[in-house]
Amino acid sequence: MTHPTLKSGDKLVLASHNAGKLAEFSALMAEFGITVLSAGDLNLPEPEETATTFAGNAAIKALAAAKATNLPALADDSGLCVSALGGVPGVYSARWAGPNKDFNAAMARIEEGIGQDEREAWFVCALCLAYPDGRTLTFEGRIDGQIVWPPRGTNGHGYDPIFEPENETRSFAEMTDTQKNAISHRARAFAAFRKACLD
Ligand SMILES: O=P(O)(O)OP(=O)(O)OP(=O)(O)OC[C@H]1O[C@@H](n2cnc3c(O)ncnc32)[C@H](O)[C@@H]1O
Ligand SMILES: [Mg+2]
Repeated sequence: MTHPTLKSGDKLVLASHNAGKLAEFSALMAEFGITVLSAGDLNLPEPEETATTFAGNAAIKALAAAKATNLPALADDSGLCVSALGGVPGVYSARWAGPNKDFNAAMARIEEGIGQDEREAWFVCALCLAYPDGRTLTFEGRIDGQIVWPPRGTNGHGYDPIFEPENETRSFAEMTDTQKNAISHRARAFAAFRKACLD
C-alpha cells in the first residue's frame, strides 16, 4: 500500500489555462477536499511547450507552476492523434488552432487531410504532478475512436465535435461532462493519478 501524496485540506495548483480542461478537473476533483488553485487565478505565465511528447510537455508546465508557487502542481498535456496523419496534430493540437483558438479551422484541416476509409484517431492525456523540489510523477490516459464529419454537438471544448469514441454513437461534444468524464483520456489519466496520489 502506497501512502497518498495529497490529502484533504492540501492545496494543489492546476497548471492549465484551458477552461474546458479546468471544468472537467473540477468535476473529477470534487470529492477529494483538495483546495484547487488554477494557473489563471494565480496569474502564472504559460511556459513554452518545447517537448516532443505529451509527458515531456506536462512536466514542463507542472514544474514551472510548482516552482513559481512553492506548491504541488498538476499539469495536463493532451491532444488528438489522427492515424491517417501519422499521429498529428498530437502535441501540436493547441498550435493547430492558432493564437485565436480557431478549432473550426483546425477540425477542417484534419478532415481535409484524411480519406473516407481511414478515420481512426485517439486522444491522449499526460498528467504530471510536480513538487517545488523538482520531483515529478506522470500518468497517462488514452481513448480510441474515430473522426466524424461534419462536427456534431456543442458541449465540451477543442476537438470534441469531431471525435466519436469507440463503442459510442455520440461525439464527445454530444455528451454531458459526466458522460465524457466516465471514459475520456483525461479521466483515465486522472484515475491513475487518483490511485497513486489521492485514494
Ligand atoms: O497547456 P494548457 O494551459 O493546459 O492549455 P492548452 O489548451 O494549451 O492545452 P494543451 O497544450 O495540452 O493542448 C491540448 C490541445 O488539445 C485539445 N484537447 C485536449 N483534450 C481535449 C479534449 O478532451 N477534447 C477536445 N480537445 C482536447 C485542446 O483543446 C488543446 O487544443
Ligand atoms: Mg498548452
